[in-house]
Amino acid sequence: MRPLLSLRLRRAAAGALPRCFGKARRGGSAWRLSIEGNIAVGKSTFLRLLGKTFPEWQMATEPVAKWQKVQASSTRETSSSQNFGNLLQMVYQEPSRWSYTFQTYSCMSRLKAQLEPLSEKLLKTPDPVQIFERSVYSDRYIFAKNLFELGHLTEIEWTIYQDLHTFLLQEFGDRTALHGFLYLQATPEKCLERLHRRGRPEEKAIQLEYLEQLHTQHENWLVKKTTEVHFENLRNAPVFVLNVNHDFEDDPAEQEELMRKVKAFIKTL
Ligand SMILES: Nc1ncnc2c1ncn2[C@@H]1O[C@H](COP(=O)(O)OP(=O)(O)OP(=O)(O)O)[C@@H](O)[C@H]1O
Ligand SMILES: Nc1nc(=O)c2ncn([C@H]3C[C@H](O)[C@@H](CO)O3)c2[nH]1
Repeated sequence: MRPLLSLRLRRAAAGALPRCFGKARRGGSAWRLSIEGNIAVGKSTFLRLLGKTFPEWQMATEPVAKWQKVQASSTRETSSSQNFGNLLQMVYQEPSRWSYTFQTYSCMSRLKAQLEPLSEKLLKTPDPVQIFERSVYSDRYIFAKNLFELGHLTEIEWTIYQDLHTFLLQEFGDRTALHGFLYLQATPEKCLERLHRRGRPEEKAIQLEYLEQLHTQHENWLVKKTTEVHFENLRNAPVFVLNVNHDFEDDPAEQEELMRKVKAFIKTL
């Protein structure tokens, strides 16, 4: 994959200064960011708030429903009505059996989302921004890595997954590149509290320990930068950390402040 720097330089060559947010539309591209964070930290909630505040932006939610009801992709000849099962439930119930299957499927669904073309509406906006809920990068550097370290992915599965991941991302080049990350950070205890409040049936057995492990993976990748990453653009991508321990759902002033911070971050890209 070409480094993000070259994307910036190409923008600059096309007349848009890299730090100038207002000129991102040149070349038909948008600023592309991913929201990262632990399970139930509030990514979907945050994404909805961004959607309300910036209705012109394009949002891509995590395709959880697809994982809960796996179907064959429809072709002209077949319709995709057959349900092959709830892969999210399967991976939580029998992680050693289903982790490899889950990670290849989640990675593919995230890749598809990151390759979606810009909508007509977004193309008409002066400051186009695309936000993804998690990314092909968290698939590998948070979840798959953690499952390998827990022993749920074998050496051979982890090797094949990484090989496939690197190959796909190199093949698609800049099309999967992101300009930055919004890291929603909260304590694992707060995430567990929100997870219980949400009550997704598949997550019933999740223990604090699992959220602590995922928290450490996020910190190592996005804050301490000790996780070994394999893409130049990723190494250089800016990370904006937002502390969301505070319950902002009923606090308009806090919401406004968070939205202002996101907009300001994008202006620095
Ligand atoms: N800042 C917040 N204050 C209070 N409650 C919140 C906050 N953010 C999210 N919640 C609540 O926490 C629960 C989980 O939030 P949400 O579904 O947005 O998490 P998520 O990060 O998208 O989860 P997942 O990792 O499973 O995709 C929901 O019930 C939501 O209403
Ligand atoms: N094993 C595994 N690998 C992933 O890449 C991954 N991405 C998300 N999830 C789980 C977290 C929430 O329960 C639920 C919704 O985020 O799906 C994952 N689980």
